[in-house]
Amino acid sequence: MRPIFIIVDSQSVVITPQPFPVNPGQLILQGTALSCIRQDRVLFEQLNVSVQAGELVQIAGKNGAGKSSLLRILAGLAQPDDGQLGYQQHSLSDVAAEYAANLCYIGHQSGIHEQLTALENISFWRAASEVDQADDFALLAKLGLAGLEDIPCRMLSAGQQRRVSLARLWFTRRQLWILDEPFTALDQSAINMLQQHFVEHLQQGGAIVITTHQALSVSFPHQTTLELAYRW
Ligand SMILES: Nc1ncnc2c1ncn2[C@@H]1O[C@H](COP(=O)(O)OP(=O)(O)OP(=O)(O)O)[C@@H](O)[C@H]1O
Repeated sequence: MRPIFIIVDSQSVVITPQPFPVNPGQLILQGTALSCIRQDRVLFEQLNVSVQAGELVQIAGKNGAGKSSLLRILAGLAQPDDGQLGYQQHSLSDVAAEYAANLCYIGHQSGIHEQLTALENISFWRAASEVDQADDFALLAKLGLAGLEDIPCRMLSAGQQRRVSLARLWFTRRQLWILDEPFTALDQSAINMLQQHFVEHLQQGGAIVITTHQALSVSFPHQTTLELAYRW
């Protein structure tokens, strides 16, 4: 089992992920014979999923096929009705804390606090991610939010809020990113920038699982598509 480092302060216990890179092609996450039933409908069964270092896995399928449900299971936020999950060759339940410390999950919801400014949201995530201070103004400018750093996020447009939400991907050290519809509300330039950032993360040994209804405009070196059929 990989070691973890525990930092204790007066308020909290934080498990810091061991920095990667790891070996390209190393198996990170594996789902075997997964089933998911919602409202008496079998969304999927006997489903196998694997994610390797350097790989982008796209979960595709029609509305309601079960993509978000699968992502929540892979993120450890929901239990499969059947099947097993493994993280780096261990049962996920045995290494749940380590897995959570190495995972960045961004769901449908932006996850931002709308009463806080973009700068305050980023500051919060930095504290939770145990990363050093950096130039948050520069990051927000890179994300097209220059001049909007100090207003409450509820006053930003949907696409601008999404950009704030995704800012954490520029400073997280977590290896596995699970992203549900990350391109929603983004304009083409932001989509291109995000996809370029995906490439950099994958080149460093990261791994990404995404759902998107949009075609990916970048050709990723190691890309897999898993199509979920809509089942009645
Ligand atoms: N917690 C839940 N309780 C009951 N039903 C649920 C729950 N979560 C999802 N469902 C149902 O499961 C089905 C699949 O939902 P899911 O969000 O996984 O689909 P999706 O493929 O991500 O769809 P979309 O492309 O529209 O985002 C839907 O019919 C939904 O109503």
